[in-house]
Amino acid sequence: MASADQFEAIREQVARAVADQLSRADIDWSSVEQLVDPVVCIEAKFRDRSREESTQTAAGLTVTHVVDLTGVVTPKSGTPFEPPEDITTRAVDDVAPSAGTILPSLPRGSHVANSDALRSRVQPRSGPAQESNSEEASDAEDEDHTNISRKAISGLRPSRGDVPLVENNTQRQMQIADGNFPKRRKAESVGYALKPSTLDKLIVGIWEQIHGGISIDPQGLMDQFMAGPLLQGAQGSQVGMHSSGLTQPPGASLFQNGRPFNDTNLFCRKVTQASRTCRSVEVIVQARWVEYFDAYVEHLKTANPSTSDTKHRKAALVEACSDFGWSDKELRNKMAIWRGYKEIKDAGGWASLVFAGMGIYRFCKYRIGFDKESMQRLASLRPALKVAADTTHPNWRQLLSIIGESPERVYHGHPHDWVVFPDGTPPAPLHTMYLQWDPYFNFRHIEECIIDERAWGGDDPRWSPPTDAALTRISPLPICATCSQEQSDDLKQNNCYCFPSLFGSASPHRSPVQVFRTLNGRSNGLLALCAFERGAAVGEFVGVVTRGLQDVDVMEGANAAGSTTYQIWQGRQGNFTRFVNHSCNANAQYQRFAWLDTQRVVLVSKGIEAGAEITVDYSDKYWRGLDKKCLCGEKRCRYRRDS
Ligand SMILES: C[S@@+](CC[C@H](N)C(=O)[O-])C[C@H]1O[C@@H](n2cnc3c(N)ncnc32)[C@H](O)[C@@H]1O
Repeated sequence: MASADQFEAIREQVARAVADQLSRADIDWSSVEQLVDPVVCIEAKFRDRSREESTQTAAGLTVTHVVDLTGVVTPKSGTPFEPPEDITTRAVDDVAPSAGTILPSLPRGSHVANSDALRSRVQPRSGPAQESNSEEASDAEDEDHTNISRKAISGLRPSRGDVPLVENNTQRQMQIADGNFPKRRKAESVGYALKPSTLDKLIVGIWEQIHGGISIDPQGLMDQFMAGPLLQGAQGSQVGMHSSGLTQPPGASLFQNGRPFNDTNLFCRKVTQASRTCRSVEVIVQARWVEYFDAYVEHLKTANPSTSDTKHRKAALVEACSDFGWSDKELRNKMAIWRGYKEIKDAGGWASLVFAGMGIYRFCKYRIGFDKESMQRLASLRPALKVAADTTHPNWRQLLSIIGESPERVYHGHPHDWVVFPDGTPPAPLHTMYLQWDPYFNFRHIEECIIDERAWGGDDPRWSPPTDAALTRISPLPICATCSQEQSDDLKQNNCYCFPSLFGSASPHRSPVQVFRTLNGRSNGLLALCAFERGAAVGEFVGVVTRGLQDVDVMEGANAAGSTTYQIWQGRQGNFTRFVNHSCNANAQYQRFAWLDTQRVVLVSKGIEAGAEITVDYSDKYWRGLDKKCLCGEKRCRYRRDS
């Protein structure tokens, strides 16, 4: 007769297998579209067929598995369903990249994978609750996480209406189709080839956490508990909060100067951040504990080699149970999950654990997609994760002190000062990759265009004076030419959300992209770490706004009125858009967009999957002026120039 533990293990495994199969199966769920909140409930009973007369199920051996189909049956519109393809890359010699960037002139004038929606539960018919509070909380948070992963990166959304496209009218510029986006095509994964397995969802979650608003800062955690009262009332008295937390909201009159509300926001934010940091500490300690457990078993073996391994493990478990104050079953259950944390750490490094977010508990509980291939993909991302974590969250490694790991940062500077390699080779400093063509090469990362004062004095040539119609309007605010809403840098007044990740809303997060080394001779390129919905901005094309440059790659532009032409040069200063390569089947394009009467150029997604290289079509004119072969690898490549 199997023991209760063995029954438990079987229950878990069957539930995992069901969830795994459902996430992989190609099921047409459209026939259940009429259900408002569709779930599929699968029950497995274990019986003894030799005793058919008995309809009794073996005690405790029932697995109930509830799968939420909401996101599967009613996918978000505009989200691509196609899984990314694998792309085989050709090894050819590296091509020297252009000194700057060749870009167009301005005219003068969801993947929703079925597995996303799986919210599985193993429901034992009896027995105590098994999760600690924090892990139960993780379950709840994980449902949030599951929902979040159905969307693209937060803050990214399709633009409203038809934003005018940058057109081509000079030599060496990109091809931009007239009208709106061309028909959606299957996205390609050239970089890390993330597939829609559940572990890949975890990986995308890690990138989202790194590039999102969280702050993993041990100092902030300490400050939170040492600082004492955080809120002072409008009249200097304490309002809404004791040193130990928030009390009932104060009366409406106390909100008059706005402070209590803002202070409460900050307080709540700090506690949320602190709690998130605690969760990271929890998982890294638990992963490290598993290592200690294994080492202790090894020690017992060495000390007493004649005793069986099973007995050594049992002895270690008994000791641990007594120290934790848990039953053998509780500890085994937790250990199974914590072992998952350790496996993720072994593959993706400590950064992958720290930034995995609350959802990691569920991933490790059901281990969906924990196959060798997925783990290898995570392992190949390890250096890239380190670069992103070190450069975006300089203090994150201090958390590792608690487990005796070095708190020293490995990668300093700007995230795009490093070039990562999809095969896991250690990252290289960006400038070193260009020294062979330019021994003095350096590149400064800037967030906004810089106006070349020698060329323009104090004026911004991208600006157009308001039209007569604008001057007679009641509202003093500029109106967006795309959505006809008022634009303002004052977030309370702004109503234009065409590109909210760039203009008019509070989204200071870095775009989840990384400079990577292409494997087929195009030097460096730009990788999407998360999906970008069709129509979402990846970033603004920024560089030095100048004029009169020749024989270097520039974006030529004109203000909306067409009265002034200028060039944007990214040769020495710019942002990640400088590394966008050409493809004859591009997944992004440049669009003109006027913000506060100033012309901007925005790199806009045509539907980019996580793990795909971001590309634009440089245009016929660009290739006509260039003595190079196109290495985009597309079947219908127009500039392969095989002869
Ligand atoms: C804007 S830069 C792009 C970033 C560049 N790959 C780098 O590493 O700096 C443009 C240059 O990249 C290279 N390039 C971009 N797309 C290419 C393609 N499809 N085939 C061959 N070379 C390409 C060419 O050298 C081109 O002049």
